[in-house]
Amino acid sequence: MTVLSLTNLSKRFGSNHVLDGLELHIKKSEFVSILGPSGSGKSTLFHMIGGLLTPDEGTIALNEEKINGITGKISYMPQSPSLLPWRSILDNTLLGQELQGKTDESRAKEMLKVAGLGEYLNAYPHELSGGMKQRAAFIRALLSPQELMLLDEPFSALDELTRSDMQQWLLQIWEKHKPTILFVTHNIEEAILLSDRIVILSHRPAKIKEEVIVPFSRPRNEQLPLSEEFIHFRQKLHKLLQEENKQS
Ligand SMILES: Nc1ncnc2c1ncn2[C@@H]1O[C@H](COP(=O)(O)OP(=O)(O)OP(=O)(O)O)[C@@H](O)[C@H]1O
Repeated sequence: MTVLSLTNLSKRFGSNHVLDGLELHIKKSEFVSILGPSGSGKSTLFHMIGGLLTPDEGTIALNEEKINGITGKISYMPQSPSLLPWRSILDNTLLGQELQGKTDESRAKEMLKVAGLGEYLNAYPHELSGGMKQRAAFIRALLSPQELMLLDEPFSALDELTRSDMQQWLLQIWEKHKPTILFVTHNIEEAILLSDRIVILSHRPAKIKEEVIVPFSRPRNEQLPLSEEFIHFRQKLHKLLQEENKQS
């Protein structure tokens, strides 16, 4: 079943033609990553799916309902965890549900415990490390009732080891709950490790240059990037991206 359909999407900012006839369809429980040169329009695309920007042309449909310019339909997790400093960790994770009028505190507590945050339910964001804050923000997104999650470089501000821990954590969470995820990253290895499918954007005005199915079975673990097949696949994607970077 297709959850998100982007059909013939185009966007300009004045004379800056950012997206040109972009076409992408995402199925339920699919994990799709977007890789693209800097400035190719990845955040613009997310802002359009989230309804903060409207496309000049084309349609954004969620479960076949057109949502161009409509906010509140998807759950969005930005680069920084954006937790509210005056709310406890538990109350932060309930925020997405509160906005929709119905909270499930026991489920939130359970998920926070599984995420290693059981002792921090009543703590405030400043008491947590970067990785812990990201986990709390991710749980908030996961608990929100929206079916589609957009994750915009959620691990880019984390150090290498925390990032690796978070990737493993996200893999486990995804295996368990199978949310539909659209993920933006600059990190090829991360995209391969996490995704079912990777979409490579061209330089501006961006369209989809290539879509590749990730050929590695699940569950995946931190050993996978060390395999020869993984390294070959990474090199192939690296080459595709390099071609676009040269032109941008
Ligand atoms: N609100 C806006 N008004 C005018 N121009 C914008 C706006 N938002 C983005 N742009 C322009 O659109 C282009 C794409 O920007 P965007 O941030 O979407 O790219 P990106 O692929 O997310 O970049 P990066 O990989 O560096 O995060 C850039 O040229 C940017 O300057």
